[in-house]
Amino acid sequence: MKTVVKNIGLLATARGKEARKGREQGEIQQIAGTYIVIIDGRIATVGGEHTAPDPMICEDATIIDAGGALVTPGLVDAHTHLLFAGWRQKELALKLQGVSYLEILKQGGGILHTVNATRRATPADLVAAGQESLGRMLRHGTTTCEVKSGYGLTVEDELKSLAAVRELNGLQPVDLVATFMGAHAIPVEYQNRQQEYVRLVCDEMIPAVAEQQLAVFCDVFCEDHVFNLAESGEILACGRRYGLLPKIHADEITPLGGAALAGEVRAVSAEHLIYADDKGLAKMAASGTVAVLLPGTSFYLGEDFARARAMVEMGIPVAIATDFNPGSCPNESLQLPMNLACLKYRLTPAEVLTAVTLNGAAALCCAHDRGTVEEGKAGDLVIWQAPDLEFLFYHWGVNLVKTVIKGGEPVL
Ligand SMILES: N=CN[C@@H](CCC(=O)O)C(=O)O
Ligand SMILES: [Zn+2]
Repeated sequence: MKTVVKNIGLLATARGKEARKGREQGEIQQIAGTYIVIIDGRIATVGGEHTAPDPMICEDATIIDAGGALVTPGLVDAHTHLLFAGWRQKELALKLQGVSYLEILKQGGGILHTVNATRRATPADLVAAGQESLGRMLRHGTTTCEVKSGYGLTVEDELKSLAAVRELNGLQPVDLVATFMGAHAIPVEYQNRQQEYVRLVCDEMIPAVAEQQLAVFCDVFCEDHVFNLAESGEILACGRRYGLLPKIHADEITPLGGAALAGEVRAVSAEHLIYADDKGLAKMAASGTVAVLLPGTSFYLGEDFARARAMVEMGIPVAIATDFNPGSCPNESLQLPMNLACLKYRLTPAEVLTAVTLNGAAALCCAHDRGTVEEGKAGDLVIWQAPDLEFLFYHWGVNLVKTVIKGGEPVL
C-alpha cells in the first residue's frame, strides 16, 4: 500500500534513532514545501525543499493533500495510566477545599478508589473504557502511547489489566507499549503489611507478567507513604531479572532521592522529577536515563513545575507526556502539556517537538523505529491546522489536529 502526502507547507521533525539531549534536543529539521511517500506503513521518501512528488510516484497511491499545513511525526505519549474504571470527579470538591493528593490517598480515596472500581470491572468494561480514551488521544495527535497497569494490585487484576491492554492494541490504531506497575499503591488489604505486598509484587506478579509477556517495563511509585527507596530498588531489580526494564515515578511530591536511584539502576526513564536534586540529575545524565516530564500534572495538582531547562542544560534527554489518569491528570491530549512545556518550562517549540516525538519514543525503547519523519521509520504523521511550529504553542487550548496518518493510513 502506497500513500503520498503532498502539498506540505512545512515539515518539522527531529532526526535520528536515539534520544536527543542538550543542545541537540532543539536542533530539528524544517523543510518548506515538500511531500512524503509511505509504502507498506514505512516512510519511503521525504522530498526536498519546494518539491512536488513525481506523477509516476502518485500512480496507485492514496493521495493526501496537506493543504499547505504543518506536518510533524505522530506524537508519542510516553506516560499514561489509561487503563482503569473509576473516574474521580467527586474528589474535585476535596481538592478545592485544599485536601492534598497524598492526603486523599491516605484516606483510602485517590488511586485506591480507582482500584476498587477496576477490580469490579470486567475485561470488556476495561477495553471499552480504554478504547474511548484512545479515540480521544488519536484525535489529539497521539499515534503511540505507553499504558501502565497499577489499578488492579492483585495478581489476577494486574494480569486482567495488562491483558486488556494487549487486546486494545489490536482493536484501534494507536500502538500501545505496556508497563507493569503493581507497585502503584499499597492496597487496603495490605495496609501495615507493606513488606508482604512488596513480596507479592516480586514473587508472584512480576514472574507472571514476564511469563505471559504482558509488559516491556516495570515501574514503581517511589514516594512518601507509598514505596520507599529500598523497596523501589528491590522491585526494579526484580523486574530487570525477569526482563522488565526499569522506569520510576521519582521525586514527584517529596524529594526522596528517586532520580539518583533511577541513575543507579540505569532506568530507561524517570518520571515527574519535580523535586529532583542536582546530584540525582547528574546520575541520570550519566546513565542516559530519559526524564519524562508531566507538566499537566503540575498544573492540575497545583504543584511546582520540574526544572526542565536545567535538565536540558545538564544533558538529560527530556520527553513530555500527558500522565493521563483519573486522579492527578484527567486529560488525554498532549497539546496542553506541550503548551505548558513551552510557557512554564521555557523549552523552545523545537525542544518540545523532540520531547513529544523522538525522546518519547526513546523512553519507550522504540526511537529506532518511530518518532521522526525519516526514511525507514513508521509512517505516523500529524497534519496540523497550523502554518508553522510556533503556531502550536501560540494558539492554545483547542485541538489543532487536522488529520492523523497511522502507518500510512489516514485514520482521522
Ligand atoms: N503518581 C502516581 N501515579 C499517577 C497518578 C495516578 C492516579 O492518581 O490515579 C501519576 O503519575 O500522577
Ligand atoms: Zn504516572
